[in-house]
Amino acid sequence: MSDAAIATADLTKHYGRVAALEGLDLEVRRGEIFGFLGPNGSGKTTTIRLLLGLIRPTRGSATVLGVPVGDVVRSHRHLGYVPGEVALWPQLTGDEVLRLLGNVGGWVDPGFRAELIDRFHVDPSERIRSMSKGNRQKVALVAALMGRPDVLLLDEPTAGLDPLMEEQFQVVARDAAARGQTIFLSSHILDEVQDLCDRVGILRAGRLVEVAALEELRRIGATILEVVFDGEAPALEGVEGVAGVEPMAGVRGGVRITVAGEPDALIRRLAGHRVIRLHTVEPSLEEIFLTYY
Ligand SMILES: Nc1ncnc2c1ncn2[C@@H]1O[C@H](COP(=O)(O)OP(=O)(O)OP(=O)(O)O)[C@@H](O)[C@H]1O
Repeated sequence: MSDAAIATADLTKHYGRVAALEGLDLEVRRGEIFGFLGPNGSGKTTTIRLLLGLIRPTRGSATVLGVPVGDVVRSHRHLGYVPGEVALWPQLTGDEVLRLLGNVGGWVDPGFRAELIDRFHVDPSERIRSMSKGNRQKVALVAALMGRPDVLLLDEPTAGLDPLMEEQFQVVARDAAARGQTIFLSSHILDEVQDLCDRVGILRAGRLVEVAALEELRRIGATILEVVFDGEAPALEGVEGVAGVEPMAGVRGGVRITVAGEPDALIRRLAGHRVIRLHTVEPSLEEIFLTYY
């Protein structure tokens, strides 16, 4: 029996010829916030559905706090879940949904539920049917969090949230982890998880290609800088951390610089020139893969 919050061994799911997930070996520690990153279709949702026991693996196994995920009656005593596509009863109000799910899920701390409703600005009297996508997602988040489950499986939990609510989510997630709860959250946006997660796993076409701690992630995390100089752009190739330089089309003195790791040496070099515009662009996951591999 594993002491990990989540442990998978050779976990694999094939749909016909499509390998949605291939040979996943992963251990998530108790109290950890683990980010599960990958582009669309890389197998994040498949992994979460396997952990929930909603689908059966083609091969391999997984446990939640030592309980095999196929034993759903026992495993779900420890689990909270927010799906990527929230489906709730449209005719019920937020409050009715939370009461119903509270009864199904077991123990709920009413004071904590009220705090969550407040934090996420949920209007409990509104019917689900008339709520926006983001507001429905917030109800699902409150429902998953209110019973303080040992392990939370969150599929792109902040996808529909505005920045303020995303911040609230981060506060609540950190509190939960500090209490010893484990959070497994999927995302296709590096930026969204890098401030929150202790470690991230990077999934590509069904395979885990990297598990990295935050410091390593900074090394992986490429930054793209668009700089416009007053006059000709200086030569920047060879400056420490600079992975690529290309001219910006149609902008005199403009270059697009890809920096892998710390931008310190580049900034020192830039300081010797007159810079009239500077803009940072967050790279996509694909761009990070390209820089890193
Ligand atoms: N029920 C299914 N039948 C057939 N193929 C499926 C099924 N579910 C998922 N797949 C395929 O498995 C692969 C992984 O899908 P999955 O939904 O796990 O990706 P994802 O990383 O969650 O993507 P997204 O970010 O778009 O939600 C995709 O190629 C998808 O088309």
